[in-house]
Amino acid sequence: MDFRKLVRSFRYAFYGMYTALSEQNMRIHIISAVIAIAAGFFTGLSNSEWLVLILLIAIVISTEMVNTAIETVVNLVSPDFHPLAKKAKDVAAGAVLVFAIASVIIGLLIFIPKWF
Ligand SMILES: Nc1ncnc2c1ncn2[C@@H]1O[C@H](COP(=O)(O)OP(=O)(O)OP(=O)(O)O)[C@@H](O)[C@H]1O
Repeated sequence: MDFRKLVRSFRYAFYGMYTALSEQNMRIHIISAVIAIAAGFFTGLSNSEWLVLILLIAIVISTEMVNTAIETVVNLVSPDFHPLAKKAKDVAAGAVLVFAIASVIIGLLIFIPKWF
């Protein structure tokens, strides 16, 4: 196993996480995640509820990062308007939205019975 190559791969992956933070949507996801985690601490969640919450946060953030990667490649290969570029960007953004909506619903299903 090439240990130096492995370390380099991790360094690039961490740089990718740092780069993604410059996106406005990513900042919104991070702020939402911090609010959800704080609400979890104040409300008191079971182990399985924490598991679901952390999984949702990780998937939303990962999906947003894949969306950013797709947007970046589309900008590279199609800087001018093209209907296929539009389709790729809109479908990728839609994928994030689907999971974000599902996450809000699941979050409310976890928190609302504890609050009321
Ligand atoms: N090259 C293109 N060809 C066709 N439509 C495009 C193209 N680039 C962007 N669009 C359309 O404009 C919308 C906004 O794209 P834009 O890249 O400005 O913002 P975005 O996709 O929200 O990314 P960012 O987070 O960088 O603002 C896209 O969702 C898509 O509908």
